[in-house]
Amino acid sequence: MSNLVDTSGSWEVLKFGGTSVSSSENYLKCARILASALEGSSRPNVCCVVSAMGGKPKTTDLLLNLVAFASVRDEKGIDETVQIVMDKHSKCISTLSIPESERENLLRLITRDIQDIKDVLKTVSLMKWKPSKIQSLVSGYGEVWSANILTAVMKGTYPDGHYVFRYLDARLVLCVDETVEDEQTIVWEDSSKLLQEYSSPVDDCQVCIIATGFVARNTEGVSTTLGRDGSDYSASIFGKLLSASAIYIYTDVDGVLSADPRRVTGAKVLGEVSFNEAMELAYFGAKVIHPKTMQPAILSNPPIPIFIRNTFNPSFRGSRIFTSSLTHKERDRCVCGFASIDNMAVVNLEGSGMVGVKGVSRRLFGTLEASGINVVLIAQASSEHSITLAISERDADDAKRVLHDVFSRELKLKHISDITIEKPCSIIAAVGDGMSDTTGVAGKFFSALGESKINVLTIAQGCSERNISCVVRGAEATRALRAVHAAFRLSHQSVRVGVVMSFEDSLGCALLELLKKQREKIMVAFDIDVQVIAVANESRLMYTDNGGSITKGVWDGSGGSGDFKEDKGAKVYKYLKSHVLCEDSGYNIIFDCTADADVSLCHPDWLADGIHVITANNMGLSGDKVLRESIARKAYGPMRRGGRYLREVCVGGSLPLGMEADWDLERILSCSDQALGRKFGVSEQWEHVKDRLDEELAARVAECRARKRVLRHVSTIDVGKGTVSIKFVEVPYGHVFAILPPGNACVRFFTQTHSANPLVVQGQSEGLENTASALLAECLNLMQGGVAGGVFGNGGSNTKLHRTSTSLQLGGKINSTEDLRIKAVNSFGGFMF
Ligand SMILES: Nc1ncnc2c1ncn2[C@@H]1O[C@H](COP(=O)(O)OP(=O)(O)O)[C@@H](O)[C@H]1O
Ligand SMILES: N[C@@H](CC(=O)OP(=O)(O)O)C(=O)O
Repeated sequence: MSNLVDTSGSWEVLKFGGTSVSSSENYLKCARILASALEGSSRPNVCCVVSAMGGKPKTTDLLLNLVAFASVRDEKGIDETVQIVMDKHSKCISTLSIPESERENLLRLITRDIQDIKDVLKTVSLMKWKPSKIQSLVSGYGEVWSANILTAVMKGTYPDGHYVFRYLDARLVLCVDETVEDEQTIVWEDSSKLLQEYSSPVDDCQVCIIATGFVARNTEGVSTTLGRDGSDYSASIFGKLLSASAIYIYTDVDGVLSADPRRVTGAKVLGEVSFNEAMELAYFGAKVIHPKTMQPAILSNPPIPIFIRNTFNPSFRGSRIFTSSLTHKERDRCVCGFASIDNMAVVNLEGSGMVGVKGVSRRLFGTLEASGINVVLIAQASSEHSITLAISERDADDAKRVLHDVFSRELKLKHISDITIEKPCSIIAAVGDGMSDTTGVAGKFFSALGESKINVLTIAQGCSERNISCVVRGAEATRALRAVHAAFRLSHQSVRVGVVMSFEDSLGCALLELLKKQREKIMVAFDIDVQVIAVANESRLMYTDNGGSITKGVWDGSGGSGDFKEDKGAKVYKYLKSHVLCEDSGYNIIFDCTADADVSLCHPDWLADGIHVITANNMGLSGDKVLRESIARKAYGPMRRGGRYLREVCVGGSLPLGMEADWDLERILSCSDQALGRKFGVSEQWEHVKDRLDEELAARVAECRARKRVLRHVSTIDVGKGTVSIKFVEVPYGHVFAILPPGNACVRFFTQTHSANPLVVQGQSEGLENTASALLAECLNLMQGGVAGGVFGNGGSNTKLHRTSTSLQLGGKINSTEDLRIKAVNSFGGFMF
């Protein structure tokens, strides 16, 4: 369709949303932007579309509330709301730098309109009913006042003869056909004719129309609106009518962002977005632009680019929404952003009697349509055993009622086992033109949700493959958005960290220093921001609201600065959880740097809340069996949603290796429990057997020495047989286990290619820095999804060895029974040393 108004000179359209016109200063900012558009090099004519005053509360919401109060005859509600509307506008007008007479005119206009509104409300009160036509009429007044205010500001500020400012009530020109229920079509020809009068050129002057957004007239000449947030749509309708060269939507953010910035910190401005991407993002809840806005711009010949810019940062280029191909080829990522629709409900129809039965879908959708219930998302299992729909939460009760009625027979006969409704839910959508040419997008999307322990209720993918969407529980929506956003590397993944210290603080402080030193590097290399939120020992707790790094000096008060404050009310590590835990964060982690049995008692509780526990404290797995079992029950498992329990530091130290084992660790641990207990006298009897064992051990060490051998503690894992043994082994002088330096550990791998001469990995496994870096390695591995499933995730170090080895042996030096005890305890912890 060709463009409609014959205009001499080019046109640009600017739209200021409610966020841009929320105060007198903001109207001035808009006026400056409008003036600089008029002063642009092509000296364009400008059509400026204005929304109602925003801020809290939004004018449009207040006006709709008035109708709602009237329909329940709430006089007090009406009076209070009228007062708020009046105060909001008069406060703004009284501080505008415009002539007094203009100020009076504006106040007179608003007072008169409010009187008209009150008259209309009387009818609503009498009828106790709020017809949609009356809601449209009343809710549109905000735009009328706002456009009048901006016209007054422009006329007052730029009075010279270069410009002609024309206020335009869009209800006089924008004509929509509403004869089909719930459908509006723009009547282009009529609107075009009506607009001529306002767009007509004036010699030597640029024309600036200041028009009301949101409002229009129907074919009967009655006031209507283009729907909530419809001013964007008004702007692009004007753009098409005027054959504008560009449409600029001014709002309070820097452009279209990769996600709602209020929910995903780190959301990025998208420089280029295609019309289709913008439509999908908007449809799935990206409030920055109304989904219909793109339509008139696409239909124009040539298509009109839409720019999203920030009223409060006008020099920033913002986002350009335009035709597709150019944009996504230049972008290196297939997904451009994520959006969500909240307050949804999921309706699920399930039953074996539905399989192959014709007409179920027709009756289902027909019934919902007849009840005016809009279906936003549909998923059907290919077995036809179940159909799942997403609808608005406010329609959920009606849907349940009408569906029970229409399928009452099938329910009685158990052909449909149940019609269930889950609410509140949110739809999470990934959008991007490049998705159709890229494999693995869905895999990455759903793994990210899985990693963040988000239960996906249903899935849908449009045939355009520009969108993958799924439904999650409402409470998990923000966490879901953050998880997928980070997974596609549109922002970094944040991890909230708490650190529990022992009283001497040594390992804890080494970890804090390391986290501070490495934070920037980790961010660059892995897109992970490790934010320390809280640090505690048994008598002190320090925390920060923002997350950052803390030095040893800040922690122990010896010097340095930072955002950390002391939580005076809660001084012990037990309260750490309340600071660390954040439902919306995908990763909440507590590092236990103590060797304290009391701290290990907190592990099950932390795990149950989904906090990942990375522990250098092996008391949890080596001490009381009840505690160990409780940890196993609460930690993440195939059927459990708890946090991961990462304790490799207790067993592998900082050796650069990790293992993935298929064995049932729980079973191994519970078998070895008694055997090892008997053998090494661990647990309660330790003190009783210590002296005897000391003597026995000293004798054995001496015997070995006489035979020119040394005694070593060796754990052997036979991968082929699936067995584990932990015993003393005599090795000759010169054996790799014999010459192990203090604080080192050694692993020998026997594989097919290393059967005679095993592959040997040896190195420092103790020391504060090493242990701290092993703790951090566990964290990074967890964040990158490298943790093996199972009751006790086994991640940590850098290299992963799958089942390449047929057996491996780990040797450790024994100097005293204390060493023995530690090694034995470690054997319990992870069956390695
Ligand atoms: N993907 C997104 N990109 C940019 N903003 C978004 C996105 N999703 C949601 N928003 C929100 O949209 C808001 C702007 O829309 P809105 O409040 O309707 O503005 P206006 O009043 O200017 O029309 C922003 O403040 C932002 O919080
Ligand atoms: N004022 C109307 C129309 C609109 O588009 O407003 P905004 O530009 O502030 O989203 C509304 O609140 O629905």
